[in-house]
Amino acid sequence: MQPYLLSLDQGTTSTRAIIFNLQGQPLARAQRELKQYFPADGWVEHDAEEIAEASLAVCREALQQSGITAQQIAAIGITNQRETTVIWDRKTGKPIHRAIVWQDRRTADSCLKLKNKGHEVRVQQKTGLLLDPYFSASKIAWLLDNVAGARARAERGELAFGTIDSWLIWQLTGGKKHATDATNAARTLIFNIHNQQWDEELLSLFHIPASLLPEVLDSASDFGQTLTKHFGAPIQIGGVAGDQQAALIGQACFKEGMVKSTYGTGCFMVMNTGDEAISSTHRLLTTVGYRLNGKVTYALEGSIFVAGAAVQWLRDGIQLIKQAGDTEAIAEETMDSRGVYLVPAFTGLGAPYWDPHARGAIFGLTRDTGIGEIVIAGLEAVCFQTRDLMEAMKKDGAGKLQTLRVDGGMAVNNWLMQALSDIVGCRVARPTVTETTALGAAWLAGLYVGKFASLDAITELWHCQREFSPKMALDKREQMYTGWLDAVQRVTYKTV
Ligand SMILES: Nc1ncnc2c1ncn2[C@@H]1O[C@H](COP(=O)(O)OP(=O)(O)O)[C@@H](O)[C@H]1O
Ligand SMILES: O=P(O)(O)OC[C@H](O)CO
Repeated sequence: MQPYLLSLDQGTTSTRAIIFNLQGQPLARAQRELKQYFPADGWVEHDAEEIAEASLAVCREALQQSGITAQQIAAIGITNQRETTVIWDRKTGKPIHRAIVWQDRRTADSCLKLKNKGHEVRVQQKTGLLLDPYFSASKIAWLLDNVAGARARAERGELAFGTIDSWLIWQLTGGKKHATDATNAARTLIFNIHNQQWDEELLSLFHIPASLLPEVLDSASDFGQTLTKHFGAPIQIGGVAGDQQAALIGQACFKEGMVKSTYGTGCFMVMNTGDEAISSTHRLLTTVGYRLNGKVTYALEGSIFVAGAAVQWLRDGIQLIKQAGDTEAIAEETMDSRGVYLVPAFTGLGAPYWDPHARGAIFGLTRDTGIGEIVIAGLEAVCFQTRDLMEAMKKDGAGKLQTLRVDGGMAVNNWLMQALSDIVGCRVARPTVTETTALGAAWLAGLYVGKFASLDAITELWHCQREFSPKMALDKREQMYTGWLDAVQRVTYKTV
């Protein structure tokens, strides 16, 4: 009897393992913070070996804590921060450099050059993405060009590339499997999301040798078995998905038009668009929601780089609050931002503006502005940015959004969830399990080993913990949003 699923969630700031039962209830959880390296302005790196060690450690800890043995785990699901790029030596398994993180902007100029040469349309047609340093391709090229000898070693087939999922699969299986899933491949900028193949034209555009690439599998598939030495017995790796797609699955958004939004460090809003890869004309991303039994379900995604990170800045940067959770009581007491707007463009603006040069600002300060108004402005920025994404989705042909399923660290904040419902103008539903990313990976693993007959069986297991409905008067909502658009206009270096 194997009644449990182990989920490994390797995120930008931490690595966690959660053991779920087959009803989707979390039974044990272990977590480790991840060291962030900022070697130059706009550069962000992680130590891939630290990631591998922490991943093993949290899995072991969760097993120990719960008293559950490896033999009782039906399968492991892996979900990960996406786009982050690792290149390692196939013989030694050692990375040739620290991992370049998705937030890293070092390749902004090389992307701009390609854009100026008119390549973006073709890249977007094939990948659903934009020519932005966010994605893996320009990071791979940077590593090959800047690590001594790397390009020659890559040409000789000695190196392997992977996003964090591939890196972990390689480590867990002792190098037996070099694979990724279609959701992660879809974020590299060298994967054609229509024919589901690595794309030769794009590989040559970015000067990337095909020998580096992992095999692309369905999201519920045979990703190999963990080595016995890791957990005392081998465990099947059966599910893999990028974290935002895993959250889509964990939120059971299996029908066309269903939308989830995850509020962690950044915010990622993802809509299931079914069989159709909707090509956005409003600078959203078209991506793979999941691929099961060879069938692709597409999604439309809006990525915002700063959501909870703005709260971290209020806490650590300007020290207005002691803990992230304090924002709820402060906002309840203050009630209104009184015309103050905080645009958290600390690393530029993501969707739908895509302006790497924009920088943050606070507007509307008066003599009676206090900490409360600035805290509210920080929380409301998350709501306004969600509205930006929703407006873009609407323009791209999505119907009126009825319900937004929310998760992530910020979703526990009741004041924020009500403000979100008010500003976006739709219902906001928070599930009983807000660790939906980890849950989604567990569902995929369970699907692969036959613990669930279909996605319908998983849908039955999603439960709403609390729903928020819009209460704000329409004219106030629109007036506030107009103020936000004006504030964004003022920080935007170059609007598209
Ligand atoms: N009660 C809260 N109110 C507002 N923001 C919060 C609250 N609790 C946590 N956060 C923010 O949520 C983020 C953590 O969420 P999490 O989902 O763990 O992020 P990630 O997976 O990106 O590391 C942090 O940026 C933190 O500032
Ligand atoms: O690790 P998170 O939760 O901040 O998510 C990172 C995203 O996958 C980046 O695209």
